Amino acid sequence: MTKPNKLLDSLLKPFKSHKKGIENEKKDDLEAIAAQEQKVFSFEALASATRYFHPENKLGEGGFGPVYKGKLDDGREIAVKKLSKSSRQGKREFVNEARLLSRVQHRNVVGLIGYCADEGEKLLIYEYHPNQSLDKILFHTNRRQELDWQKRFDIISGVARGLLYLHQDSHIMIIHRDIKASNILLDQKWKPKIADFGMARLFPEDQTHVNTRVAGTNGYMAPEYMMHGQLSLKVDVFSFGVLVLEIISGQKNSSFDLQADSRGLLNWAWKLWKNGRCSEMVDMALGSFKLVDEQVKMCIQMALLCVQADPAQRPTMANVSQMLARPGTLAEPTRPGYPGVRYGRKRGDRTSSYSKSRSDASSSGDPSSSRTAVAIAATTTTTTTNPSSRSTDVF
Ligand SMILES: Nc1ncnc2c1ncn2[C@@H]1O[C@H](COP(=O)(O)OP(=O)(O)OP(=O)(O)O)[C@@H](O)[C@H]1O
Repeated sequence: MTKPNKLLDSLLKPFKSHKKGIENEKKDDLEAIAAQEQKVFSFEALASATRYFHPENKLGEGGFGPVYKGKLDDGREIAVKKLSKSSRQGKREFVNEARLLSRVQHRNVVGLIGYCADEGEKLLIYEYHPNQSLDKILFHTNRRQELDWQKRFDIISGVARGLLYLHQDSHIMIIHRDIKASNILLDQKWKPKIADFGMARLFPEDQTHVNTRVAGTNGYMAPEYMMHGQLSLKVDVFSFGVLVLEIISGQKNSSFDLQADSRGLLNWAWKLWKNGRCSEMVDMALGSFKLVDEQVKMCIQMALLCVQADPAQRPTMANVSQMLARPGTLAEPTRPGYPGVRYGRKRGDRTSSYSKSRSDASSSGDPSSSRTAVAIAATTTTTTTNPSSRSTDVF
């Protein structure tokens, strides 16, 4: 086992020349993380668990580097994320992921088993989820049939619950910032787990939004965030709306080309919904399954509300959870937002019909909540990305 102090030192190395206050806070966090000694693994233990990072054990590769399947001596199956030396996401995100994941626990959030910062290597160890990530099934012609409507609906509901927890129910308020199909893992019972917290942010509770450097994935980023770096909980709500439309249609927003003139999946979905042709949106792979028409329609309408151009018109995740649990009459969505879109708001119309009519404070940062408020240092550099790449960010 690696000594906690050694782990801490090597995790903190990339930060040493940066802002002191933030560093101390990070250090405290990491000390707390490292204090849970059972979470610290030696490189040798992980090498042996993954058959020395055998190519056959490789599950895939993301922005951090390769991910390997492994088995610990106690029989637990694990996924090991190995920070590659040339990682485009970098060490900060690695530590960010370790910090945040070690502070949250929910059945719809991936569990972090431990980490390793040994022999110059940095690795994160997660619970292994045999169905891997949603994108591998949803966008795979030969596999999407495995997802019947009930499974898709359960995945939508599970992700909503996980996000509600991050936004409102955990003791810290977290914006994930990168909700997308490849960051939703599926366990053996197809229960979804939100993963990849490298870009997540703790959110100051007394603010509606902060301005920050943009980091996310094209096709999922809310327009106000992508264009102006305005980060709020509603940024996750927008990405969730995109994800729901993808789950229903089996179409990937970033490469949507069904109709060249339709300005993407969101606009296509909105046009079909407006013209009462929702059924045309549903993934053909669902053809042979029994559909619950009203439920599908409700999910499309809810998703369209989530992707409204004006963040104030989007529901909160608490609203979304209510819609999923007890569907009633939903508001009428207007044309969805996309980068470059302008939205008008009537005088005095600062809040959505949801936050006016229902008791949910999370759209405004829930200042009355007793959870820990943690300030973040925001930077203002803006970058955009190609469909698969992302930019890194600094706390
Ligand atoms: N806990 C896990 N259980 C099973 N498979 C996993 C687990 N974590 C990651 N994977 C698989 O490993 C692959 C790489 O995951 P990773 O999170 O590093 O990247 P990504 O989300 O695909 O891309 P990016 O980092 O650019 O967002 C994914 O395809 C995923 O299916």
